[in-house]
Formats: sequence, C-alpha cells, structure tokens
Amino acid sequence: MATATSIVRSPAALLFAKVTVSDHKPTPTIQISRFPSKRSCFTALLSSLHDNNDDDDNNNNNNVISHPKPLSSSQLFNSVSNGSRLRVAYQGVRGAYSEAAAEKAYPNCETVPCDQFDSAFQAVEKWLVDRAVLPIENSLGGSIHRNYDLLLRHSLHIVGEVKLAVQHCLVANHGVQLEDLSRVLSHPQALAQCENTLTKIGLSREAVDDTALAAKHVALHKLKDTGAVASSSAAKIYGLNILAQNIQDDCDNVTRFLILAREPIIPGIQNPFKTSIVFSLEEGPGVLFKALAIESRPLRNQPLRAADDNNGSKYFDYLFYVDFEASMAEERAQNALRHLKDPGRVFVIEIRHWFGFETAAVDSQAIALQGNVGNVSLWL
Ligand SMILES: O=C(O)C(=O)C[C@]1(C(=O)O)C=C[C@@H](O)C=C1
Repeated sequence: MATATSIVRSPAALLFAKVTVSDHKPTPTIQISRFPSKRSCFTALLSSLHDNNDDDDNNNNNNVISHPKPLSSSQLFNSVSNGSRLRVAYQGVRGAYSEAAAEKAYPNCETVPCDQFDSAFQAVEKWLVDRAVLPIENSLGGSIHRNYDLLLRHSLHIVGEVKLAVQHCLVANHGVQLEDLSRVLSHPQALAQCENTLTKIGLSREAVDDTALAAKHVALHKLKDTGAVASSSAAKIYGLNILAQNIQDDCDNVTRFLILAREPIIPGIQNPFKTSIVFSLEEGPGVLFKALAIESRPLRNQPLRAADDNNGSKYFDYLFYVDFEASMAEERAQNALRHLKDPGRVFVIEIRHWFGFETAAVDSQAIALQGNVGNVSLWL
C-alpha cells in the first residue's frame, strides 16, 4: 500500500530530502543577479497582476510582456478572489510547466502565476485563489524539498495530485544557432533533468525561478549567446525558436504535482484514495524499518522507495513522508496508522499530519465552482 517514502531534515533551512528514484545529482546553480529579487518585494497591488509596467521588462521590452505579473506576497493582503471561475495558483510565469499542470487538473480554470511557492500557499490561505498546484517530485530530479517544507508550515490540505510528462526544449532567439550558445538558463530541476544533454553540448548553466521565466528573460534581453530550457508553449508565448526538442535525459520524465485547498476532502471508499502521512521517529537502528513493517500493509511485497542520508544524522531531526494507497475510511488504513502510533512500539514520536485525497475523481467542490466539467480527469 505504501508508494513513496522520503526523509526530510528539519529545520527547514537545512532541508536535504531526497527520493532515491535516480542517481542524478542536481546541477549546482547560481542565481542570476540581474534578476530583481522578488522574495523581499512586498509592495505591489493585485491590480499590477495585469499591469505591463514591469521594471526589468519594460526597459527592454518587445511584445512578450503583456502577461499577468506573478502574484507576490504583498498582493496577498490587498486583493480578493472574485469567485467567478476556479482560480488556481502556480509558481512561475506564463508557460511554466506548473501552469500546464494546473490546466491539466482543472481545464476551465483561471491560472494565477505566483512569484514564489510560498506566495501560492498564501494565495489559497487568503482566499485569493481556490487551489494551488505545486510540484512535489520529479522522476529524474527527485523531491522538490521546498514544497515538502511549506506543506508543514502552512495549513492547506492535499486534495489531489496531477502528473505531467515534462518534455524540455532548448530554445533561443530567432537567428541564434546552437553553436552561438555558451550558456543556458532554466529552473534547477529542469537543468538537472537535462544534465547529460547540456554537458554534451557544452553549455554553462544558470538557475532561475522557473523555466518560462528563463525563456522570457532570453527573449526580453534579446540574448544571442544564451538559450533556455523550457516548454514548447513557453517558446511560443515568448516568440523563441526551438533548437532541440525532448532534451531531457530520459524520455519518461514525469513531474508529480500536488493540488492544495483550504478544506480537506472527506475520506471515502468509492474511489481510489491516497493518504499522505508525515511523522517523526525516535533515533535508533532499524526504527524506520519497524515503523513501516506494518502487518496490515496489503502490498507488503512491494518495495518501498526510501531515501536515507548517512551524514551526521545525529545532528538533525528527520521527518518521514509516506504515501499509501488507501483511504482513512478503510479499516486497513486505520490499522496501519494505529500500528504506527502504538504506544507499545514507542519509536514514533508524533504523526504531524495526514492528508487524504482521491486519485480517481475530480474534487467535487471544484466541479461546483467550475460548472459542468464532468469529463475532467485529474489523473494521467
Ligand atoms: O519551471 C517550471 O516551469 C516549473 O513549473 C517548475 C518545475 C519544478 O519545480 O520541478 C516543474 C516541472 C519540471 O520538473 C521543471 C520545473
């Protein structure tokens, strides 16, 4: 029944979670200093969501900036959702994979770009949007540690998941050839997913907040020596040329996104259900093994994907994330959790959270908000 386990070190600033789905190491990244830091910018209003007077962009503009500005934390205090269409927050700018994931989850939704993951969480909490769709793991790059951390810091509920096949393109301005490029910009996960290809081409890599932002930057600044790893839709939106398609190191490159809402879903048994739990353990040899040696685990012959970090574990507390394919409305899931919490077994210190979400149906609240979208499927 368990499908995934990852281990996250706390405190959050020292997150080193990983899932052993690949031996790819994330590419070391450098933040591009020319990009204004939006992390500390708490001043704009929601009206500027549709405002074209973007600082960096406006000075260098061509026609690529007539898109909503990403929502930043300040806007969260000054605006309200108009409640007409389902509004779904994602991190990034237009053309990011996260936007595609949001549209896959809710085809008729209004997607709302956010500058940071944290802004997307806050946008839901402050009723600016109805849902957030955020990446949590990728089949090549591993866990998105920041979102594991934010899940614990915020009080949102996982109400669904959506998997997106991610096919990266190498994009550049028209007239620029592959041999003109010396560097490439993208999201660190995207750079990691294309590591072999980029190394073969011999491009230096620089990280930005999302793939579409990389494409936008290349277009706005009319860069001749720099390309971006981004989606074909980002290339289209920002008027770039696709130099190479499907450049990820493995053609099966899938990112799993979580769908977050203010209200939890009531566990049911009609549809396939997943439950996510987060717990901490006492230190000691074999405690994780004992915790997961749940007799009621029906698929106990299936190996768990587990990640461990051998360095210095005594200095950190660890949190364990486990997803299992069962609903808390089912006895077997209740037994599994009871087993984890069994005082006779003492090693589970606390179960911090659990989230239940359906894996085969659209969340019904969203259907009500969206109107008639009965044929929508959230799942691959
Ligand atoms: O940069 C984007 O376009 C994103 O949506 C982010 C993100 C990620 O965080 O993993 C999403 C999917 C891909 O795996 C690459 C990047």
